[in-house]
Amino acid sequence: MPDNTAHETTVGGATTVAPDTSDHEALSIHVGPQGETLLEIDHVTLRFGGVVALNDVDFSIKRGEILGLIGPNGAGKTTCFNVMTGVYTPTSGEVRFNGKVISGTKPHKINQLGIARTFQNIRLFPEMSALENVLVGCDARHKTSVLGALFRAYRVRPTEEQLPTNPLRRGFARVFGISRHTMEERGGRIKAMELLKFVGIADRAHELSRNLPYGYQRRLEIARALATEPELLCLDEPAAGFNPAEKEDLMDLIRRIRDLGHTVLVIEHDMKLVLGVTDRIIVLEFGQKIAEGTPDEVARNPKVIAAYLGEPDDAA
Ligand SMILES: Nc1ncnc2c1ncn2[C@@H]1O[C@H](COP(=O)(O)OP(=O)(O)OP(=O)(O)O)[C@@H](O)[C@H]1O
Repeated sequence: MPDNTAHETTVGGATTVAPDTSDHEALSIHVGPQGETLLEIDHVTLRFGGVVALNDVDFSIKRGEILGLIGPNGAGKTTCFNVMTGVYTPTSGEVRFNGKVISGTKPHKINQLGIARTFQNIRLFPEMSALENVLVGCDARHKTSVLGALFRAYRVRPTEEQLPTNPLRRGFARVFGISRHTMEERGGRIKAMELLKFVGIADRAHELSRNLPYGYQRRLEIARALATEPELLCLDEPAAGFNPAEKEDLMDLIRRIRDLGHTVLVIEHDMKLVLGVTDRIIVLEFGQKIAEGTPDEVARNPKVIAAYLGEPDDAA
């Protein structure tokens, strides 16, 4: 289970005890009205030469929901993620996010607009600590430019709590303020630590990510994606390789992510997890949408049953 106990950690060079904020209020994001359309996949087709990976796929995601995207191997689920996150441009059709066309936009721009993802195969920075991996995500939200960071040009007035403890520095900061870059860095470290606590891996914040157990690495990927404060978080097979207890924890984590204000899209093969955690499910087969509905509706849909189990002999 996530570890919400207080941890001794190093923040900004000084050893402090991170507060036990189990409600994680500070991580909540502020978004528009729940239930409004957030993302639209509008009649998207994507061809790779002769292969039609997506064939006129059409669905939308509403703000605040947990949507499942399922289908047999090769159905087009990951390709769908890749179209939404700017890796591929659709052959026809378009993707809209918050009403704005994003198909054809570069992945980092789409991330800035508010979509983040994790990958089927974990992609962390192996030689960085867990905390540093999350800091990379936090940096994506910083406003200071490289020149601004180098020359510490833009200064902000700190609150009493933000003032340094050293009396000399304290006096200086009172008069001249603190550079925005420094403030962003400090804020980033606090937020990164909070995110590690939120996903339950803060006890190994300072270990190299390559040395972390598999389950920790998976959750670290989620923390790093959350650090970019995405309105939409896309999880590609987050439960791959998990045991039943870890899957239960993951379901709990996905619900808590939604409770922070994020909308969640999850690709997952584990039907128990998908049926247990999602509000709605889209089913793809051979690049086409074959069903859409609540978990109950989808589980009873004959087309879905056939896609997963194969047509019974007497149905022909
Ligand atoms: N870059 C590519 N070039 C050519 N074909 C591709 C490419 N990417 C995906 N495909 C093909 O598109 C189809 C859909 O693949 P995709 O990976 O999206 O399926 P999936 O539903 O995510 O499958 P899985 O559950 O096995 O991950 C497959 O036939 C795949 O071989």
